[in-house]
Amino acid sequence: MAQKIYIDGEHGTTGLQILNRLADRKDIELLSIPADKRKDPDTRADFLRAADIAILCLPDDAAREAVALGRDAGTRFIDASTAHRTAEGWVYGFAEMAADQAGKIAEAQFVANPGCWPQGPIAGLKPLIASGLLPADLSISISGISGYSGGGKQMIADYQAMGDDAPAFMPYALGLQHKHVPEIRTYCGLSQAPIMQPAVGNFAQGMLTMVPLHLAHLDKVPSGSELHAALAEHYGSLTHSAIDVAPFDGKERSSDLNPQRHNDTNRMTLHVCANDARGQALLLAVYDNLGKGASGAAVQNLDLMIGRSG
Ligand SMILES: NC(=O)C1=CN([C@@H]2O[C@H](COP(=O)(O)OP(=O)(O)OC[C@H]3O[C@@H](n4cnc5c(N)ncnc54)[C@H](OP(=O)(O)O)[C@@H]3O)[C@@H](O)[C@H]2O)C=CC1
Ligand SMILES: CC(=O)N[C@@H](CCC(=O)OP(=O)(O)O)C(=O)O
Repeated sequence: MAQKIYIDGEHGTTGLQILNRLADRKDIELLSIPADKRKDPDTRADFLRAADIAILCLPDDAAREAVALGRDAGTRFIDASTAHRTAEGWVYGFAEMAADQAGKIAEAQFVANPGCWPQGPIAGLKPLIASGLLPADLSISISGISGYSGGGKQMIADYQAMGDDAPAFMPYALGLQHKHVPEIRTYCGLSQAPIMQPAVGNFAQGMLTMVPLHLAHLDKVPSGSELHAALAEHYGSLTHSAIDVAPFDGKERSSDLNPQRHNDTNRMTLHVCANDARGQALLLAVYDNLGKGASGAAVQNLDLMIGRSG
């Protein structure tokens, strides 16, 4: 029987993207709340309890409320918000981050969809720390650029109103308290909080994350090709992966690193750059903040939870 799927927040940026990705699917039944009732708790409770799986595309407080409304009915959840990413009892919905993660997602009642920013840094760092090439106590700084759709409906409206007057590159989270720090630290297994210094660009969609690495002080300094080989082995060993690792040839072109390169897909490409003589390396990730960064990952998790492969 077709699984009943309810998207709470289907009119928002992430919800609409998920709806579009699921629109032609015959193997699921989409439950859709009337627009004028979308914030009515009683109506939402009915939909949340009728669904086999509810996908939450809401602000954090509304996501917590949705779980409280539906959990005792046995509804399974995929939460795209930040509310449950490091919460007890929730499985982190980043299928490629470890060999056994897809299996955990498939079995879970509660899946926290990862944040858009964390996925690139975690994709680069976690396998390298797990393999012992990088130590867990390494000092990590993360930067990059996101399209303005990362800020949801309000930021989209703000940028569209500014048009060509919008800044091409705008650093933010300058208090160094970005909301994604806890999940990056937790899932990479870092012993100290990374610095997360994001920026938003004057384009709607797409993302590039950068993690520069100082390695010269390590007892055993990994070369760029060793870092690359470990990532290629990890992602090459997975049965299903939306992540590929670019060749380690120092020939990255601007088209490869265009943040918009993977827009409207669920793909991510990792790049390793290095200066071995200085013991320095750089991990780059290119993906769509609304694709692999949000709705693509949510659909990937949904497919794992309903047993639909690849
Ligand atoms: N945009 C992105 O790149 C990413 C976003 N996310 C996360 O996904 C979630 C949604 O973000 P995004 O789609 O960008 O945000 P939007 O602001 O675009 O959409 C949020 C939606 O939630 C609805 N909503 C708000 N409060 C309630 C409520 N109490 N009950 C029911 N519906 C409600 C809003 O309705 P209304 O329109 O009427 O206000 C709106 O449609 C956030 O938690 C965000 O952190 C995750 C990864 C990336
Ligand atoms: C450009 C921009 O503002 N991006 C948002 C991240 C997008 C988002 O909503 O975060 P999640 O992926 O965790 O849900 C921010 O940095 O707060």
